[in-house]
Amino acid sequence: MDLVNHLEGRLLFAVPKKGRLLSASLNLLEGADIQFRRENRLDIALVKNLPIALVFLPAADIPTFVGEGRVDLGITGYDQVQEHDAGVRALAAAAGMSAEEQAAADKLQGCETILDLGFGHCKLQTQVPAKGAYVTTKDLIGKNIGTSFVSLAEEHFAKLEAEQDGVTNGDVAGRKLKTKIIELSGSVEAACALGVADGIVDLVESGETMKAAGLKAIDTVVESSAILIRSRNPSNPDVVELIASRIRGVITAQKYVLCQYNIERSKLDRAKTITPGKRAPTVTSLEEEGWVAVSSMVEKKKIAPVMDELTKVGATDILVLDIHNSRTS
Ligand SMILES: Nc1ncnc2c1ncn2[C@@H]1O[C@H](COP(=O)(O)OP(=O)(O)OP(=O)(O)O)[C@@H](O)[C@H]1O
Ligand SMILES: O=P(O)(O)OC[C@H]1O[C@H](OP(=O)(O)OP(=O)(O)O)[C@H](O)[C@@H]1O
Repeated sequence: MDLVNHLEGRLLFAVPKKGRLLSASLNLLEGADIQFRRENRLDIALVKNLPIALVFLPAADIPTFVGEGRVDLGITGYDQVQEHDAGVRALAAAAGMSAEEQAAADKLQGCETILDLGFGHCKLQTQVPAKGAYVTTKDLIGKNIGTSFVSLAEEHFAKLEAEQDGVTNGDVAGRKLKTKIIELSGSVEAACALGVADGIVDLVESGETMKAAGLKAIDTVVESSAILIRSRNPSNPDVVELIASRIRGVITAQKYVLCQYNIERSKLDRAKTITPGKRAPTVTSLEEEGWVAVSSMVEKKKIAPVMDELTKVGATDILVLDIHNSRTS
């Protein structure tokens, strides 16, 4: 089937085609009951049960497609959106636009963040050889910096150079850089050891890659996680809202558990402070006089100390249940 000619009337939703965000993104789609079959090597898949087509793209390109309104919705990293926006600012500055004109142009295009997806956490950091002489990022001014995030690195060093030169007007986008930013498309961590760069600007999560390459972080440019973004004028805002609400429900379900317990009514007030719930706990009377059953959503990562506290105040029969899906406000 020629999929490109079957897109009419469908909302386009961009999903990372590979890399660190792929598997968690696919899990989210499954949780949101977005059903599709991706043909081998095809980057477009029609959704069977909704008027949507999925478009599989590199995470780095998704802010461009969504920002230009070619695609309505997308999953990508916050770092990629920042890099795209920094690139747009640099182009605008090169074309002679002032910061105010740029801000006005940004309101007409660009993408909006709908929600943080809670995975893909990492930091874009300036890194230097652990045993070298560089201590702060300013020590790298005028040196060679290897990175895949060229626009963010240029902006970061432009700000540092402006600070060093005592420039205070804040409009740094058009400044000529003393620092040389070298674009690398992967394995950026090898650049220092191979003599290509004096420092790098690259992503760090566990720090294993950085450590293995004999590097240390001296500065953070951006903190990132995966986000759901939308274009400013989506083709079908109702479907965008439907998808956002389903994905929000899946994320909430992943983040919370349902905690149920029995407690004497006289001890309820203390227990409620331990499990206040998202809005309020549900309290039901038990058949046994003076006792109530309580049900409350608790953040998964806090459940063990919450159970300890509940036991201390006299709760019994404490049960913790997984939430399969949710719609909460
Ligand atoms: N180590 C990491 N831990 C968590 N999230 C990461 C990590 N590395 C990258 N990311 C996130 O995933 C996004 C995509 O990075 P990834 O390296 O998977 O890209 P890719 O599309 O495979 O591109 P490339 O071919 O350049 O590696 C990043 O922009 C960032 O938001
Ligand atoms: O701090 P860590 O947990 O070690 O993760 C950081 C590494 O992860 C990313 O690369 P990835 O492995 O996705 O491959 P890439 O070099 O092709 O981008 C990033 O570019 C770092 O190299």
